[in-house]
Amino acid sequence: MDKLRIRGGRELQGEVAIAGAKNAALPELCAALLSSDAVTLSNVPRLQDVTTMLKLIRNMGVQVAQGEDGVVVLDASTLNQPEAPYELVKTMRASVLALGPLLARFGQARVSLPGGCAIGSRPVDQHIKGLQAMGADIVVEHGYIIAKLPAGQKRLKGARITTDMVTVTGTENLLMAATLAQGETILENAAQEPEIPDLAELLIKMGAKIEGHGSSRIRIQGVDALHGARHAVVADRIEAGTFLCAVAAAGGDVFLRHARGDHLDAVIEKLAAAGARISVQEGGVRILSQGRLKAQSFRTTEYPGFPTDMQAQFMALNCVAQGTSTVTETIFENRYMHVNELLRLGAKIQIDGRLAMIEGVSRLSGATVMATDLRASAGLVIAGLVAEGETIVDRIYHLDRGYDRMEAKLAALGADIERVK
Ligand SMILES: CC(=O)N[C@H]1[C@@H](OP(=O)(O)OP(=O)(O)OC[C@H]2O[C@@H](n3ccc(=O)[nH]c3=O)[C@H](O)[C@@H]2O)O[C@H](CO)[C@@H](O)[C@@H]1O
Ligand SMILES: C=C(OP(=O)(O)O)C(=O)O
Repeated sequence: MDKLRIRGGRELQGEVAIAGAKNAALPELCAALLSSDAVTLSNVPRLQDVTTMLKLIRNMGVQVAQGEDGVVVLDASTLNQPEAPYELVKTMRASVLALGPLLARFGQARVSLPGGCAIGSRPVDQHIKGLQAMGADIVVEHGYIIAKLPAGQKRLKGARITTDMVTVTGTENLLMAATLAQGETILENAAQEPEIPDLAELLIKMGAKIEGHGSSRIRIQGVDALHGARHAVVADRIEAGTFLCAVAAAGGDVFLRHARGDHLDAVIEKLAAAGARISVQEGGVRILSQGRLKAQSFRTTEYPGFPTDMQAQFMALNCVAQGTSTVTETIFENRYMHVNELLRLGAKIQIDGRLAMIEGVSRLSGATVMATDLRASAGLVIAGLVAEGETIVDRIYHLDRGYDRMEAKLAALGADIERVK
């Protein structure tokens, strides 16, 4: 099993290219299921989750051509098996994004329930409730969501849907389903994460009629069919935020090419308050960080608030910053799995339910730590970059799920980091 070996204490200097967003690429690959014409995506990141999603889509009978350059062409005219089996879904929750498109185009779908994961129970009841409001008959049997249209009904029906909470993949599933429904769908309490307008832009290029994407109310007029399109996946704001936190903690001067500063306001505001100098420029974001920064308290909330996917990385920074801080995780009930590992490196953190209290220390000391989920792994890598001596981050298959060669990018910036078997 691969591990990362990091020898801490080096500043980061230079330029890093930010890849396409995992959380935009995954729904956009599923959007290709809505059409019998070819959909071409560029800037698709090289990640394990993308590989898993392509395996899932190929398994449905879709023809997929993947280039070395991040271009993926999907031809779903040959799709003959509208289902997502457990073996493929269990390693990636985003597989549930196949449900809406399959049901909308074929009138039936069989998708395994994703199950819980390290960060929380993560039910998909809102996806199911929304599709039921659009007229689908859905039962959950033997671990599968089995959805179909009532006899004689050819299409989903537009509906007004208000989800009980803001859900990112829930909004995406319902948005994709609504593009082919009969009549108008209004999604109230919709998620506003930048990946949603990016998905909507692809769907519009495919012929969908959508308004209000990027706001909490999305209005969709269903059309009879969608056609092929080309689309470039938006830059990954979480990968960019991770590199910003790494530079803030380790010190240095780095330009993040392609990073979208306008998608990172909440994180940039906190980093600036901590003492990092950040400038949002044409084509990217530059960060300059010198000396020990000041710890910052924050609370994770839906976009445009502070992203839960940046919580572990910013917590790692707070561990070595000056002063005490509090972190409140409001999105997932169990997203502090990195805390025990950070303690092994000498961090001072106390957890009380959803609240973490962090007392900044002047030094961490390297040790072997275990990654438990994707962003927890990224937080541990950042801690390793500043810890004295050697840190081994074990189980980095979690990291590979969502980062495009993170260790190679950090090494190119001057970090002493390598992948070992
Ligand atoms: C592939 C992808 O884009 N993943 C992102 C997506 O996950 P994901 O879309 O799974 O997260 P949601 O926005 O749906 O979850 C938000 C909260 O709502 C709850 N909930 C959600 C749906 C539902 O039917 N019932 C329910 O109770 C969840 O358990 C969680 O507590 O948004 C999260 C929140 O920004 C990010 O951390 C993930 O990186
Ligand atoms: C939690 C995440 O991803 P997923 O929803 O795919 O598990 C993440 O990207 O941090």
